[in-house]
Amino acid sequence: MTSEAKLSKDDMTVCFILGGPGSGKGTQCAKLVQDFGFVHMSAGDLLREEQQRPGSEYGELIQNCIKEGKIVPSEVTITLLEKKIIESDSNRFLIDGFPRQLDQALAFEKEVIESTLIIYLECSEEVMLKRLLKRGETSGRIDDNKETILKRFKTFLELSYPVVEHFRKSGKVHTVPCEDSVEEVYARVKPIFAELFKQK
Ligand SMILES: Nc1ncnc2c1ncn2[C@@H]1O[C@H](COP(=O)(O)OP(=O)(O)O)[C@@H](O)[C@H]1O
Ligand SMILES: O=c1ccn([C@@H]2O[C@H](COP(=O)(O)OP(=O)(O)O)[C@@H](O)[C@H]2O)c(=O)[nH]1
Ligand SMILES: [Mg+2]
Repeated sequence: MTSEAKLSKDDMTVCFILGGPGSGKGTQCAKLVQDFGFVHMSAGDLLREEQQRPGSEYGELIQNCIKEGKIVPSEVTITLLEKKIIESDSNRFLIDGFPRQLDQALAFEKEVIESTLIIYLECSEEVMLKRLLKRGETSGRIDDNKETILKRFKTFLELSYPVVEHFRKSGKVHTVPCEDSVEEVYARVKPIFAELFKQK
């Protein structure tokens, strides 16, 4: 079978870091960057950047989706991620908070590149809510308020969690409980990467 993906898993490694809002995706990615030299791409950060870019045709659409805890149409996010990957000199990428919906997962793997490893950070809504409300005290994010957080939880359960379920069959998913301290969670995440990738 020939693959239509533009990039090959043989030349490049893409890991998806998944988990509900506030599960600690960004925090764990920052630690992996230090130890393993991955390039970290937060889909949410890329969308916020695009939303603020003067002249962006998607600014309003992105802002509305983020405010309502909805998922931005796949083409927008996939285009931003693909551009970053192609522009980068690196061949190791952590994609944080994407794919958030099954069609995005299928499209990205078919058209851009297949993922090598998937981390799912498992966390209760109670803990995520606490973390996000605390983050909201300083983040300035329009979605770190209780009303939007509850909408994000609903979106995660209905649309994003099925992505994790889908990939489970492939054997690529490592589920990591993440309600303990940052260091304790990283002590679970690091060995998964150490087995597959050389440290810096
Ligand atoms: N293991 C942890 N214990 C306590 N707080 C955490 C932990 N991991 C992350 N945080 C904090 O919780 C908030 C959400 O973490 P973040 O990495 O931004 O999550 P995500 O990217 O999944 O939304 C941040 O304020 C972060 O500092
Ligand atoms: O692939 C993505 C990633 C993010 N988002 C939007 O951006 C918001 C914030 O995402 P981010 O990953 O930054 O939030 P986190 O999970 O880290 O709290 C989400 O609620 C969505 O509205 C999206 O539409 N598609
Ligand atoms: Mg994040």
